Amino acid sequence: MGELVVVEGLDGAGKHTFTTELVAGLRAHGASVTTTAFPRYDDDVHAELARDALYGRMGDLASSVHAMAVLFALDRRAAAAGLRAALAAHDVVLVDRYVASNAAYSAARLGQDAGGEVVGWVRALEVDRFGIPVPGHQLLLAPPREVAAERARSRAATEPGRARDAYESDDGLQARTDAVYRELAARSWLSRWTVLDDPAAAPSALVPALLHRC
Ligand SMILES: Nc1ncnc2c1ncn2[C@@H]1O[C@H](COP(=O)(O)OP(=O)(O)OP(=O)(O)O)[C@@H](O)[C@H]1O
Ligand SMILES: Cc1cn([C@H]2C[C@H](O)[C@@H](COP(=O)(O)O)O2)c(=O)[nH]c1=O
Repeated sequence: MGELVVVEGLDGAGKHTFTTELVAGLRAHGASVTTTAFPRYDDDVHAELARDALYGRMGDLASSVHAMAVLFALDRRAAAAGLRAALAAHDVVLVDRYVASNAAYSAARLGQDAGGEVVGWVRALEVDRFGIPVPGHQLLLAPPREVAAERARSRAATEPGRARDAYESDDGLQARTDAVYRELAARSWLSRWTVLDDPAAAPSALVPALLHRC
């Protein structure tokens, strides 16, 4: 049985870049690795609707914190059987964003902390009710907020079709989400966590620790 390893962090934290390098590092050490990213915009209708909402194309849907969280959760529910099959076939299943994204962003939107009601609600919905696989290890990619924000801004300016969405352009939300993520990590929410707050941290440095567990 493989280990479900999750990469979490703010918009622009560098999760996609980090995940790609970590996959290469794990494979170079002989591990069998598969990877996926949530939201699965191209594969799941709930994720597609969430994206439309984040870009203001779904009326007042995005104004409901719980409605947005349910869409993201339904995307993971639909992916759960595939994740279980991947865990049976690989040493590591590496996922870019997972259930902690729902917990952190929902709590931040509601002005709650990691001990607040909505974090418990997300866990009850996704883990207890939908039965999604529980992460074995969560990595919080946490460069200084200004670094993540600048990356998201410059990506929006240079990559066609990558304009910042409602969450990415809300600096206050990003700041509160950063705080909730750090608290989730400190509380070992759902799994052990490793916080990576050096923006120059090399993903390959994590390989021995991750493979030790396989
Ligand atoms: N370590 C790094 N140093 C410099 N630039 C980086 C680094 N990591 C990522 N970037 C750049 O920052 C931008 C955002 O990176 P990336 O897409 O990996 O972030 P992300 O966390 O997956 O973002 P999002 O969740 O918003 O999709 C990209 O343009 C990427 O090339
Ligand atoms: C998976 C997931 C995501 N979110 C939030 C986080 C981001 O601001 C947006 C879109 O994600 P992307 O990585 O920028 O494409 O949605 C969330 O609130 N809950 C989730 O489960």
